[in-house]
Amino acid sequence: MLKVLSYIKPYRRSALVALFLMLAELFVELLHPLLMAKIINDGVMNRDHSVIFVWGAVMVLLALIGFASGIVNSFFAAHVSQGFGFDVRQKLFGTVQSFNYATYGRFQTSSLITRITNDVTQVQNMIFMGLRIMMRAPLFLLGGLVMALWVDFSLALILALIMPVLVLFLFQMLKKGLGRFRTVQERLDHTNGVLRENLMGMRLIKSFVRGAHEIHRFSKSNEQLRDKTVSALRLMELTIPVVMLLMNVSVLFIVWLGHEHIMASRIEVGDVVAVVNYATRMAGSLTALSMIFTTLSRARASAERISEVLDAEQQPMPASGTGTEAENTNISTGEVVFERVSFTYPETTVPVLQSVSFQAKAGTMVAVLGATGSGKSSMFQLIPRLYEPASGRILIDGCDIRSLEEEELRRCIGYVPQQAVLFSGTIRENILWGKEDASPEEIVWAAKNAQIHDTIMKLPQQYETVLGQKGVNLSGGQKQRLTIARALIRKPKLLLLDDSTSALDLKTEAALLQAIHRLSCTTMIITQKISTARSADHVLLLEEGRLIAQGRHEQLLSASPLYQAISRSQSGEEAVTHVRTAD
Ligand SMILES: Nc1ncnc2c1ncn2[C@@H]1O[C@H](COP(=O)(O)OP(=O)(O)OP(=O)(O)O)[C@@H](O)[C@H]1O
Repeated sequence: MLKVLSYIKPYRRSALVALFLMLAELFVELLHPLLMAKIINDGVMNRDHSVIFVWGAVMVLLALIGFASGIVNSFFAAHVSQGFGFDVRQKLFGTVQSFNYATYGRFQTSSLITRITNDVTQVQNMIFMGLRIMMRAPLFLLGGLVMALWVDFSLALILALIMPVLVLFLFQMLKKGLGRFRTVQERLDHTNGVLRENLMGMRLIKSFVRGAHEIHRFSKSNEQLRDKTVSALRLMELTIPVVMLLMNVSVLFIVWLGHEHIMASRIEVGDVVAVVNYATRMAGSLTALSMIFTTLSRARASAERISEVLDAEQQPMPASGTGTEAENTNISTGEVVFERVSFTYPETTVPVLQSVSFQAKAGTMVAVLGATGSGKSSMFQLIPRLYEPASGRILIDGCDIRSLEEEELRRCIGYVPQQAVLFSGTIRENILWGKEDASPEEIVWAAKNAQIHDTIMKLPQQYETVLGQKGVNLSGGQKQRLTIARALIRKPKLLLLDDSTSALDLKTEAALLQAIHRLSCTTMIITQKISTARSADHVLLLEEGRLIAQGRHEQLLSASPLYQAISRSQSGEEAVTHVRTAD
């Protein structure tokens, strides 16, 4: 909690002003019963109108000061809490951006969204409340008790006895509430997760007519969220009636004892009224305190979840190069060498790649084939260091990638992931995403090479066409080519295409591969198509994480039974027979 609250530092002046104004309000509140006692004892009982008017005017003036202090306090409290929320959200977002893949995998996406939004709001609310009333309630309890004891010790003793019991009770409730509110936030994560999946898969849900199933799934999660929230709030709400009951019994005792004292002329009426007044105001403060404790419980649970993200330990990355080393390293050809690389995903035990060695020579195209789950995408993810190999080395242009500055390494790579990810905005903006300062000519150049320029020009708004969420208004093949254009505009030395041409027809794919060939960057392409492998300079064949064959298409066709089987399944026996005869 303290760590999260340290983000209040830049606003400490405003926070201090808010606290000072809160103290002014408190001071006015504490004086009121005293003034009332004076008016009753000296004014009402003695029928002295001047006392009533003078002290009545003082009471009104103080009330106005309290009122003004309250309003200005709200302004400052809002400034501090909103500023705090803004900064923490920024910090969390930046931290998530800096996560490596392994750390990112530890948090669910929906949970990260809840933490950055709802959890921050909970702490933000607590800060606002803190500066408005959180301090005032306990301070009034203390101040009110001291003042009541000063007015009449024997009457206020009842309050002094009951107060510690109530405060202890409230602390117990705070402790219990913490666990329950943590569960509420976890249920919120889950509901957000279901919602997110549902909205993202809307087309699939409609085409599979799974709407009813999804509504049921959402309402189950929603019900759990409601039940857990109700259970947490019920616990906290139980506190108010208990507090009020005990306080009202105390007030009755004070009234009864006060009556006895008045009859025995040991006390004046005004003093009894003042102690009763302090008692009822303290009851109000205790009610506020139990509400504060609800906010505090919730905020503490949220602050812990925020800290988990801020403190998330990044998986140790083997030494990255310093800036100077990176400057010395000149990645010019994008040649890739894998030397006995093995890899296992963090928090799993089954190796995904086992002792993979190959060379993707500078300026050549290497096709990677293998059954689904054989480790092709995992292999690609090791190159920009999204994950680290368990053993072995990966070299680019002869340099171990661990000795390169991460950004430097990634800047020379054009990575097109399996799933085309587009952002809301125009086509132009999406291509520019690959290189912010690219000129209009460069945009057209990239689009032409990615074989998407003609398609774009046929659209009414051409490059200014606004894409729907995740590019819904484009076909699968168009999306793929747009993501390729985004990678090409960087003029990468090494282009990694993870099954990014799967939705293209053979003619378009051939034109794309030819264009890429002309760019003379090193290209690695994951593909399921033998036709693509045929046009590559080198083919890698993976099976269950092992590189079982490599060479030119013709070599694999004659030497690898698996490659032959893939080829047969795509083009019939003839191709195999043809090569065997030629051999
Ligand atoms: N983030 C992850 N955490 C743990 N295991 C993973 C993760 N991603 C993939 N795997 C596992 O690693 C193995 C290789 O997956 P990978 O995605 O590299 O295969 P692939 O050959 O690219 O498959 P496809 O052609 O279907 O994309 C699979 O068994 C998969 O279950």
